[in-house]
Amino acid sequence: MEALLALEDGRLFRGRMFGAEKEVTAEIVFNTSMAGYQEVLTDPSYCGQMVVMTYPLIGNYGVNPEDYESERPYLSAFIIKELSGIPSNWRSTETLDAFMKRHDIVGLQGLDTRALTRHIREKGAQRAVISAAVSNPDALIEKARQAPHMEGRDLVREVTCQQPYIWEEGDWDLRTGYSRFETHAGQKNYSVVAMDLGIKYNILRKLTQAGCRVTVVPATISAEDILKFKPDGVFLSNGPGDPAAVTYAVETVRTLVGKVPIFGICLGHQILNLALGGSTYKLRFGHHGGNQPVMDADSRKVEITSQNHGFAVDATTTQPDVEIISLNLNDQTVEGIRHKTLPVFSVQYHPEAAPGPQDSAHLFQRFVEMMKSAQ
Ligand SMILES: NC(=O)CC[C@H](N)C(=O)O
Repeated sequence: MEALLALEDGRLFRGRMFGAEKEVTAEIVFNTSMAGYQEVLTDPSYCGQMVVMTYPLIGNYGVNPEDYESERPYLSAFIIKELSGIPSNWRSTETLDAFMKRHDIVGLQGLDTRALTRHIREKGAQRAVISAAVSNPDALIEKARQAPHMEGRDLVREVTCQQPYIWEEGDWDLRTGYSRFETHAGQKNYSVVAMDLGIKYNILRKLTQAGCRVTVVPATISAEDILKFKPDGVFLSNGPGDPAAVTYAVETVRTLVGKVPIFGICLGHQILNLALGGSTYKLRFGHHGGNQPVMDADSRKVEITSQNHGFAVDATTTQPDVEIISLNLNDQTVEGIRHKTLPVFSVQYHPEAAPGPQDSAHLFQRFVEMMKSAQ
């Protein structure tokens, strides 16, 4: 079906719908990952957004039951140059089109995604509408302008789990598939409570692989209830929306600081920073892709990282007891913080990859070492 993409600044793109065919409104962002579209689709951090993939051919290896990063896609729409007509992979069980229809996610293809990306880079992420009402572009532009801004939106409540659960799946192996949590004689396992702000499964797999026994809990849980699990450490996950709007999680983390070792990723990093008295702000178009260079302030070593965020930690407001431990080499934004005296640290990027480079996978080990020293 022919469809229009209308941006709030008045720019229009014509394409064809696939997946679910209905009208949607959301913030539009672009992702530069060259592979891993299934992981992008199922990353809950994209709730409230439509994603443009810069890689031109998408869907060519289908969708499989193993590469989910959450139980379903939470994003509003997926925009691509060309949908592959001949998906082929030994693990594939359905086409991207069928997957998106099944989950009621709108797809748009056949538009100039390069021009669209350049436009977003220049003008910034903005609100947009996809609709089959192609004869009424002005009304669609107006609709985009009426949509809610990402600033101030708490989307964590839409993606967090309802009940605590235990996670026991580890890394994937070509011959044996996913491993399970195991205890080995002589090896200490650490008990970790993971606050689910929209958690990606691969974070849980990496924690399991590092020897942690993980209990995932809803984002609305109180600090007292977290401490009842007697955790060796608390993990703060990635997630959608504006960190400053998730005030209840900020409060919880503020109470936990100093009582238990803490590690945060992405939204978890931003929330930790807010709990430590800093602030966050919205970037122009954010970082979404697998090629972001991050330099560690101590070693001056650079890692290429996977990222997906629109907000960032404001370096000018970090408190005296908080140290910035890494910076993005493209735009000098904050990539990591730690408390100067307490066992608490976080990163803006994604050491779990899925998709993307795995240069920073060692950070899960750093969290384990932190828990070990705190015993
Ligand atoms: N992946 C994430 O955790 C994203 C964090 C936050 N929603 C942002 O856009 O910055």
